Amino acid sequence: MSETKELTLTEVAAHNTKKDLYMIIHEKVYDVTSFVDEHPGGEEVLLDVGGQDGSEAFEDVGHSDEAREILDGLLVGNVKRMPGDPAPKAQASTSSSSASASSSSGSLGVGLYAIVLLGGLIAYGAFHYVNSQQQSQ
Ligand code: HEM
Repeated sequence: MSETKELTLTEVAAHNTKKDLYMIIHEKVYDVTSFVDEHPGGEEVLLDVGGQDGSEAFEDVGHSDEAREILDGLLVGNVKRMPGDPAPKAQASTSSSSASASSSSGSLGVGLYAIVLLGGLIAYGAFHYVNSQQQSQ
């Protein structure tokens, strides 16, 4: 393909039948019409996201590299986002999850220190308690 086509969400959404099925995965538009009958996961799941952004559904399954190679062969072009269009699914979820992951790992680190410290203090106290009990006998 020499030139890259650009399709708006509305244009992609028009291709939502089994005989004419487009899908967006990671901001690229794919024509999956020829693949519907061959999909090992069945046609139903593809029709579900037909004309829409299937990035999340595609990644949730954990498709193989082979599946990604098939995608390459079905490429139609890029998504043209218009003002007011919803944000890309996969990118939005990655950025928010990485942000929450980094902040939660920070607080987990502090919590972990507190638990280790508390465990040490309890062990120390128990050791002394057992010692004093033995001495008093
Ligand atoms: C055009 C996009 C897609 C392509 C090229 C594709 C391709 C494939 C391929 C080659 C497999 C076999 C296992 C593997 O190699 O990973 C597979 C399995 C599967 N796919 Fe997709 N897939 C696409 C989209 C989707 C979507 C949107 C869903 C939605 C949930 C989906 C659901 C599944 C499931 C559930 C399986 C597992 C089937 C099984 O092992 O029983 N796929 N797909």
